Amino acid sequence: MYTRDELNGRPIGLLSTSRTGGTRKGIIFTDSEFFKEQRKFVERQLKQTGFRKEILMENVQRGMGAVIDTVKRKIKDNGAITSDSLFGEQLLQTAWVSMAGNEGHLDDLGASELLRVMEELFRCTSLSGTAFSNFPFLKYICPDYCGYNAYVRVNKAVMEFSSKMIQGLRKTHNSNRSLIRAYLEKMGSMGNFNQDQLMAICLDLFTGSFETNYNTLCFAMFYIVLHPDLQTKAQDEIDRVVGRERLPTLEDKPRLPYVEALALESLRMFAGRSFIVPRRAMKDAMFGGYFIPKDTVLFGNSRGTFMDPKAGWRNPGVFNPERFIKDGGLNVPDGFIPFGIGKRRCLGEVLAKANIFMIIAGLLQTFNFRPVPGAPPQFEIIEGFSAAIKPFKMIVSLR
Ligand code: HEM
Repeated sequence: MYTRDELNGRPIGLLSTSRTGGTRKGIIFTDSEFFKEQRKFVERQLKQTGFRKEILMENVQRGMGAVIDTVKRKIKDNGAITSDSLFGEQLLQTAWVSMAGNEGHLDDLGASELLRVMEELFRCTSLSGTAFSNFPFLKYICPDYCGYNAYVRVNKAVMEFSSKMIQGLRKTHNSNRSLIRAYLEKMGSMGNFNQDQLMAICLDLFTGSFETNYNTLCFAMFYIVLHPDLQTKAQDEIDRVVGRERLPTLEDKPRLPYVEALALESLRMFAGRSFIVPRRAMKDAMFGGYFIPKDTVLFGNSRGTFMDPKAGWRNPGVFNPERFIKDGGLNVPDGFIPFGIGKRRCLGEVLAKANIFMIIAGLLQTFNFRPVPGAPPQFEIIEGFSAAIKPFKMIVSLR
């Protein structure tokens, strides 16, 4: 399904239109020629600027350092911290630097304002549809109760925030290249490149990057807390390869296969419980022997892809990084596609993988994590934009 051009569309409906002023804008929820043009531009610019190796490395390295500092600050009282307050601002910060370059740091106030809005956005969204998108008449009868008003308001708030930040960039001269600067230059020369579309792209990149990364990291912490043996194994690898005198870097990644396997297994656990962004048939098509009429909405079966023994996952409910290890090295099965495949593959895969690996490696190098005695974390999923683990408490100490 993922590689078929005729199944490459995105659903048209309130979920995709009401977030951006009544028409579909941005990348995640658009399709056809408009989508192709915008995605191509954004992808190329990110590759040349925010996702360029040295910029990406510095960006995620700084993010990892800030997460470590946050944890150090929080454990000062009695070492018990909750899982839901550790990564948010840093993930937004790294997303923004990817878009705006090194000139684009959010100040503390800006980051916490954006975090509050993003958390609200994800509470009122679901990729499988919301009450108001599945039953659009509800927006007229009970716009508050069905979540419509909140959805419109928070998406607007993220775009207004982006607009404010971009106004700030426009006032200063900077010769550094970035996606935002390249887009501003392009605006005016071509019809589809305009201010509203730029805001929608920022919304998409914040949306695409925040909750997915956040939830994957919370899945990782959950299993790290519950499995001291896996934690020690990853820490031993970090001590052997990196030592304790300096923080890990992205360049260490090839020599830390177990830490990476632990990150991938966390991604599998997260992806297996989440919805993949829905698709729309762009024309009548046959798929798996079924006739799919034009405009049918299609959902990828993520549970089947990541959690089913028939897809090659033995004991899929068990957290086991070893499934990604073969002969001491990393071994990623072809069917492991948490970022999708094909032309709609995740636009932020490079950043996501770097963030997740670096934060896990930095935290394991610096701290020990264990359950609160008598109150281990309970596995409970909260549905939102993607699947989240219910926040839990853990005891954290410096190594
Ligand atoms: C753990 C982290 C992440 C996961 C698991 C993830 C997963 C995905 C998946 C499965 C898709 C849909 C692919 C499809 O329809 O076939 C997607 C799309 C997308 N992602 Fe991510 N993503 C992550 C992080 C990010 C980050 C960091 C960014 C941005 C910096 C991002 C931006 C996007 C965008 C813009 C799309 C839409 C692409 C399109 O429609 O063509 N994602 N992501």
